[in-house]
Amino acid sequence: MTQSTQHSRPHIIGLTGSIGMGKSTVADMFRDNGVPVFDADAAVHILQGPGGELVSAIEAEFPGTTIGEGSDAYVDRQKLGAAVLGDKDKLARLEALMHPAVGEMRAQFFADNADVPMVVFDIPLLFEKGGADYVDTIVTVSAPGDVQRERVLARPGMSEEKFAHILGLQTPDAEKRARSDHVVDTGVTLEETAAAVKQLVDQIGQKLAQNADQSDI
Ligand SMILES: CC(C)(COP(=O)(O)OP(=O)(O)OC[C@H]1O[C@@H](n2cnc3c(N)ncnc32)[C@H](O)[C@@H]1O)[C@@H](O)C(=O)NCCC(=O)NCCS
Ligand SMILES: Nc1ncnc2c1ncn2[C@@H]1O[C@H](COP(=O)(O)OP(=O)(O)OP(=O)(O)O)[C@@H](O)[C@H]1O
Repeated sequence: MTQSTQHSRPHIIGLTGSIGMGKSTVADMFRDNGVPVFDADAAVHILQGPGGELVSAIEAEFPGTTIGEGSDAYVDRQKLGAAVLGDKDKLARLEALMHPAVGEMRAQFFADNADVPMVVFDIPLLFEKGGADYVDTIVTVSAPGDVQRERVLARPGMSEEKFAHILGLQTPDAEKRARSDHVVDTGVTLEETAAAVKQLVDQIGQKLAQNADQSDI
C-alpha cells in the first residue's frame, strides 16, 4: 500500500557565516522563496529587549548593562558588548544564559512549522556552539575578506580593533566553508546571490521529493 508522501519533519538548513558576510540578507532570500527562517539573533534581541525574559538575569550577572526598571527594562547592547566581548569568561557566561532560552524559541518555531518541507535556522555561531550536529544541511555565506572588511568597517561603532577581535572569536571562514554542504557567495551582485539561493532551494526541494518517492515504493 502506498504510504503518504508526508515527511516526518521539515528538513533543517543551518545557515551561518562570519561577521558581515551577508547572512541576514541571504536569510531574507530564503524567505523570498517561501522557506520559513528562525533567526537566532532576533531571538536574542527579544530576550534582551523591553520586557525580555532574560533582562533581569543579565542585570544580575553584568550589573549596569540594562536600562530602566521592571517590565520596561531592556539590555543596552553596546554596554553589554563592551562588558563581555573582550572577556572570554564573561562571554561564556552570557552565552550560557542565552543558549537555553534561544533553544526553546527555536523548538517552538520548529513545532509551528511542522508541515513545511524545509526550514532555515539562521545561526551565527553554528560551528562555534555545536549547532552543526542538529541540522541536516549546512550552508555558509562567504565573501572575500576585503569585501567583508569593507562592509563591517562601514558600520557605526565599528573599529579595526573590534573587527579583529570579533573575527578572533569566530571559526575562520575557510574552515566554515570546508565544513559546509553548500557555500553561498555574497561577493557578487545581490541578483546573482538571489539566483544562487533560489537554485539551492529548488535543488534541496527536488532531493526531498525524490526521497519521499523512494520511501513510497
Ligand atoms: C554581545 C552582544 C550584546 C553585542 O551586541 P551588538 O548589538 O553590539 O553586536 P552584534 O550582536 O551585532 O554582534 C556583532 C558581531 O559579533 C558577533 N558575535 C556576537 N556574539 C558573539 C559570540 N558570542 N561569539 C562570537 N561572535 C559573536 C556577531 O556574530 C556579529 O557578527 C550580543 O552580540 C550578544 O548578546 N551576544 C551573545 C549571543 C549569544 O549568547 N548567542 C549564543 C546563544 S544562541
Ligand atoms: N551579493 C550579496 N549578498 C549578500 N549581501 C550583499 C551582497 N552584495 C552586497 N551585500 C550587502 O552586504 C551587507 C551584508 O550585511 P548582512 O547584515 O546581511 O550581514 P550579516 O552576515 O548578517 O552580518 P552580521 O553577522 O555581522 O550581523 C548588506 O548591506 C548587503 O546589502
